Amino acid sequence: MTIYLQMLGTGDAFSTKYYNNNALLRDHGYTLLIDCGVTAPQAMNALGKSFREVNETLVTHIHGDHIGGLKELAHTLDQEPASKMTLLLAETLIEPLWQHPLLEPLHREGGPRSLADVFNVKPLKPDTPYKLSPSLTLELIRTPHMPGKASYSLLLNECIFYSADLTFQPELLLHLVHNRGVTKILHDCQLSGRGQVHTTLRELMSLPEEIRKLIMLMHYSDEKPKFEGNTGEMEFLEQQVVYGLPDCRKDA
Ligand SMILES: O=c1ccn([C@@H]2O[C@@H]3COP(=O)(O)O[C@H]3[C@H]2O)c(=O)[nH]1
Ligand SMILES: [Zn+2]
Ligand SMILES: [Zn+2]
Repeated sequence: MTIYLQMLGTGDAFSTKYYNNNALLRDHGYTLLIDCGVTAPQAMNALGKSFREVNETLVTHIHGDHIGGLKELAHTLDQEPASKMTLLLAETLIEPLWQHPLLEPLHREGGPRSLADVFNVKPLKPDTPYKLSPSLTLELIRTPHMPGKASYSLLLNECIFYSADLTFQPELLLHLVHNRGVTKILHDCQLSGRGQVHTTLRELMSLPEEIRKLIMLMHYSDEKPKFEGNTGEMEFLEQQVVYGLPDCRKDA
């Protein structure tokens, strides 16, 4: 069964043209929001959507362009009694998320004392598949981004790799394709400059053709138009466009 991906945004943290790199994944009546950055409320609005349509929200790591919209999301749902959003995230992210300054407005006097008071928190273990809906499974893979900061990329339906922001990991990509059956790679991409915390286009271009042709680029800067046609086999993912993704689970 096909699942559907719609990026709310495909921009990096500093983009003024593209919303934050957050996504909606749909399987029939179920909708997963992958990351909820500062621009997520505005991006949902641009699509004529409401957070009420989202069943669960997953957080890959604690940066403003991935979590900065959670306060507004919680606030939207707060209007309706007994409708806490389910938050899926690695156990290691729970406390850092609650302590993040962007969530501080939720720490009201006499108000919630933990993330679990605001969200229905579901801790996920890395390297463990979870079935989220009839045609959607998800596994967290811890990947390097910034030193000392836990960050988790996603393996969807056993064959789609969705990168959280990560530094260049050629061995991981080869392993995923050769040993885990990955057939599509949605990868963050820093178009120019040195990649200190992200993977650069130059690095992705150095991968073998068999890997490059599986890659679609996301989390890019406003310079993107200049790079169109100069990314080899790798296409840019476009925000707001709906993409059908394969379901290659063995039991699908
Ligand atoms: O000059 C700089 C470089 C980076 N940063 C932060 O580092 C983060 C790296 O991951 P990200 O792309 O999700 O978001 C970025 C920003 O939050 C910054 O604030 N100023
Ligand atoms: Zn980011
Ligand atoms: Zn980041």
